[in-house]
Amino acid sequence: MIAKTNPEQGALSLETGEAKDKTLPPHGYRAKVGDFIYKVFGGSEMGGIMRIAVGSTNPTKVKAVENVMRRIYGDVEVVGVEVDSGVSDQPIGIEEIARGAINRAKQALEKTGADLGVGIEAGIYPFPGTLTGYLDVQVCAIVSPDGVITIGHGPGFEYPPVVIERILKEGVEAGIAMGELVNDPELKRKVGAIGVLSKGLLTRTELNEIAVLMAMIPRLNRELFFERK
Ligand SMILES: O=P(O)(O)OP(=O)(O)OP(=O)(O)OC[C@H]1O[C@@H](n2cnc3c(O)ncnc32)[C@H](O)[C@@H]1O
Ligand SMILES: [Mg+2]
Repeated sequence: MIAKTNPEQGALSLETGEAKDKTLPPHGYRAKVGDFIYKVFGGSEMGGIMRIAVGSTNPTKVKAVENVMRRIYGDVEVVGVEVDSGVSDQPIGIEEIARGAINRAKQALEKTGADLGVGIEAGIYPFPGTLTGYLDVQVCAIVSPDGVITIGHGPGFEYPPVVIERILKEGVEAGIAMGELVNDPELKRKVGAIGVLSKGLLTRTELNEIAVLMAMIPRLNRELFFERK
């Protein structure tokens, strides 16, 4: 789970919430990390705050992007835009999920001319040894105007067998099937299926936050990924 930080305290924190490094001057550190990324991935060339577009209006995705990006870049402007994922409502298989995430990220960027486009797509994919044969995963793709795409995904978890059966036999979306199970059609836009299944220990926003942070890894380590000699 991504530790929550006070945005005022800034940015890319190496803290876990428990082991908070109080020796770092928060603002100085944010400035340092922020400047570094700013130069590399360019917030706005003109100065200004980083503008980030998310290819979804699902609040669990938009909020997750905002929470992570604020910790990395400081002030950010995050907007959710409706896009066509180009994949089915219930993606099955890692390839389809990844395609959806990339499509969403590219369209979000194209539609808005933002500094970064972010796509999050979730779905199930076959996983050996599981009770149902599948894990659910949130995949995040981030695209910058230079065309670079970075990808990461969140933790995997199992849906109850009845949900997997409905997906496979009836083509029902997992989020919808879970919503029906607990009588909340809006479930997937709130704590989500994972909120229910984890007994409130993890929300879908937090799940998405992890995926977003993982997709930022190459961008946080430019010298290791993009400047190899
Ligand atoms: O409006 P969009 O952006 O489409 O949001 P969505 O909730 O429909 O989300 P996706 O299309 O990315 O993915 C749908 C799949 O997400 C998975 N999913 C739904 N609710 C979830 C939850 O609470 N936690 C994790 N995964 C979930 C499940 O596999 C769904 O079929
Ligand atoms: Mg969807």
